[in-house]
Amino acid sequence: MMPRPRAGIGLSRTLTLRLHLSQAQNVNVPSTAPLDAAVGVFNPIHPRALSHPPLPVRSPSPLLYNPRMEPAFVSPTALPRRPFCSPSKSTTNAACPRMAVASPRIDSNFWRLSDDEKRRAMTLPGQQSVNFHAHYAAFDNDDNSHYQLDDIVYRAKKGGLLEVEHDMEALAKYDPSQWRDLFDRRSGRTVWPYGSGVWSKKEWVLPSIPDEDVVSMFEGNSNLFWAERFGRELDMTDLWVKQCGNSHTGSFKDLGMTVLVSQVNHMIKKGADIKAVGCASTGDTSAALGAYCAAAGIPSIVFLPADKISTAQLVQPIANGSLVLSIDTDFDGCMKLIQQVVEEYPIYLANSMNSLRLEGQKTVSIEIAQQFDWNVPDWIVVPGGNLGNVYAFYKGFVMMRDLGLTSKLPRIAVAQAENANPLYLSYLENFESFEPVTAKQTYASAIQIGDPVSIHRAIRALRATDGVVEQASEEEIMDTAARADRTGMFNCPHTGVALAALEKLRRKQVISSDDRVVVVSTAHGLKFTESKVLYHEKKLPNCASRYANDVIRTPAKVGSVIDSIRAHLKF
Ligand SMILES: Cc1ncc(COP(=O)(O)O)c(C=O)c1O
Ligand SMILES: N[C@@H](CCOP(=O)(O)O)C(=O)O
Repeated sequence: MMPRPRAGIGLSRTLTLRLHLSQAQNVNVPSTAPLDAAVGVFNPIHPRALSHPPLPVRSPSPLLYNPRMEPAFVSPTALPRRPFCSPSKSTTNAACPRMAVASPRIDSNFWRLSDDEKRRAMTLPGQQSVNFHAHYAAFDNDDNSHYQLDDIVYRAKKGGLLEVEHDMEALAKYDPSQWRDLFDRRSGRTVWPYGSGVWSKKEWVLPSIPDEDVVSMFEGNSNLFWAERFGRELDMTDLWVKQCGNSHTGSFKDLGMTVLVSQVNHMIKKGADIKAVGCASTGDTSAALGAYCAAAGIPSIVFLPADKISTAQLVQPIANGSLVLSIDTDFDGCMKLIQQVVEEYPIYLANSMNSLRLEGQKTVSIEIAQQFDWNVPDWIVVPGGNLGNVYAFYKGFVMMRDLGLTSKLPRIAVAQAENANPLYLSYLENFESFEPVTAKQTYASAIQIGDPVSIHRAIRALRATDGVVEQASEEEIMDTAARADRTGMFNCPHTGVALAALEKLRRKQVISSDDRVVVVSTAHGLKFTESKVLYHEKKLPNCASRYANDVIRTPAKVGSVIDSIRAHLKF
């Protein structure tokens, strides 16, 4: 059943390039910047943003809000040890009084404060007496098992996945405005660890970890690129690209890995028997794992499908001292192997099957809302592979809404490569069935995944947000990435998948011209220069390279140089 329409760079130089360009740029706000300036950098105000008044506050539409589909952490039965306190009702609920004291005011005089005062400004009033707490609970509604975050456990009693469940009653003791102020106050600061985009939301992520156990590289706070020109090409007025690849290891994986490695660091300090942290990877999880473990001094092991990841990705864990295993299988094969290994040996699993990862990744949603002055976009378009990220995003939006910081959920569109499209195939069947596929080779190599671990998480997120799934062919992926590059981006092929899906959804009128849309760019283009170079050299098989821009080799004579310029500019 069909878904309802809802709505010549010389290649010889490539290797040298690859080795130079393996790490992407950080975009931190300068530590000395006053608060207002920090928020200004983080949340650029430009004419387009100003022309958008805040969205009207309305209660969640019954279409969007299906309690059966909510994650366990908002289910009244899922918190057996505490009376559940619905955040939306908490102002009238005597069981969870809001903390009445105003948040400490800080302004552009932040730099004048003593270190103690700065630390105090990073907390909520009376916070010491509130026990923010989280534990693991089963993802499936028919499984009541739950575990401590210090337990080494990846699956619930009945075999389904786990998720981190927060004590919403404790979080709801604070007003939405207090949370918003706190998050705004912290982002971009150097008071450890709160300046990180992830750790600025610490109470919502991993509340109990001591600050000194956190392993952070100032991840998050990534740029929200106003795609004005590309948007115009798609007849869109409000298109944005969240640049999650502008991060320490060049992908969104840093956001989850800081949480996971911090928790491992904490557990090891408390005496846990963990000899190393391991993952299966298509190249980005492994890069993040290698870097965060190296920063913490913890051994790491990465299982990589042989010859299926980019050189830049490969050299990252090598440089960071991981044990790098290149295995003659695909990602799905590596994923099976790592699950067997962590069952038997004291190696801690770092893939997104481990729900700790999603706690960091969900902060992207919070950051997006924050960058729009706490408004939620109409659509989020995200490339999907192992499918943890789409659920993480959903979880972040649900948490903000349930704690009253925002008033709606966005619709979510997952974009897949046609060559690795198991979720798309299931979507065509209204998610009534799911069959893993053998993923074929794709330029979007990091999502060459046929048996996604988080399939049920993704389906829940899509159902609850009236979401859609779209796919893109190899030529569409490369052409769209290159076309968008011409408007100032530098896209990885996975972002190309998302942009190509966006274009198709626009053509089908599923996404409207004036919808506010955020496309999630998941990795930095500099990690994927091989396919980009070949595209511009017009050497990709079955690809016309419509937006190729090859190098023009020119003799060192002014006449030749001028001829080249005239030919190019046509004068
Ligand atoms: C660059 C990039 N984009 C997108 C994805 C898809 O994310 P997820 O596996 O969470 O669906 C991955 C990894 O799978 C990735 O590395
Ligand atoms: N693209 C991923 C695939 C594994 O995803 P994970 O989020 O489950 O770790 C990678 O880079 O390895």
